[in-house]
Amino acid sequence: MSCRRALFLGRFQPFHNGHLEALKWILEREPEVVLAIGSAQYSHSFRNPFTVGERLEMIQAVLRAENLADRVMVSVVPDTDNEHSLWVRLVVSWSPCFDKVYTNDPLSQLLFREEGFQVEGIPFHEREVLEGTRIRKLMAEGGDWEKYVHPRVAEIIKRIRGDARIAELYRLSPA
Ligand SMILES: Nc1ncnc2c1ncn2[C@@H]1O[C@H](COP(=O)(O)OP(=O)(O)OP(=O)(O)O)[C@@H](O)[C@H]1O
Ligand SMILES: NC(=O)c1ccc[n+]([C@@H]2O[C@H](COP(=O)(O)O)[C@@H](O)[C@H]2O)c1
Repeated sequence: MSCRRALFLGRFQPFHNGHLEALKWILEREPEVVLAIGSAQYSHSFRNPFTVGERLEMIQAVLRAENLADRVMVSVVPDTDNEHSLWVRLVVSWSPCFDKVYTNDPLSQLLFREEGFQVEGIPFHEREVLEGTRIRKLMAEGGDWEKYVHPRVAEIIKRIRGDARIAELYRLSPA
């Protein structure tokens, strides 16, 4: 039976304006969305600087500010690394019911299709600037990153000194 809900998957390190545009685009097509925060167990690296709790806080703040909270549920899913056959089952059991998946990650697309899910890509919005890696680099270098995230996200990052954390992590290991 269909639950008429779509999964939007990502690491959201941090949740930026490209993710918000993607979410709004999906909500034009689907009645409800499960936003799944992946790689939940990772933090404090340049690629994954924020904890899952910090990412959850950023996303909830944006959902409330944009009046999207009544149509979006958030779930949290750890990576199983190379145990790919377990991962889709983990996403399913740790998330509210969904029957369609939106992601541009080719491996996630493959894994969900193999399990029988309908999978769709998401059109990129201003990808030349709205890319997590680029925004984290701007933070590491003291550049102007704030305009690429929602004001509520910027507030949280500044409160937790996330930009200073990323600068330090980049200095330790820029990969
Ligand atoms: N500017 C954007 N417009 C539309 N979709 C986007 C944009 N940026 C990311 N996405 C999509 O959102 C999902 C989650 O992305 P993810 O958390 O990996 O962010 P990212 O910007 O690609 O970050 P990173 O550079 O850290 O990998 C992916 O399917 C990704 O393709
Ligand atoms: N076996 C696994 O752990 C596995 C496989 C494919 C994707 N994933 C996760 O799915 C998410 C995909 O989101 P991104 O678009 O941010 O890459 C990431 O968190 C990625 O680690 C995990």
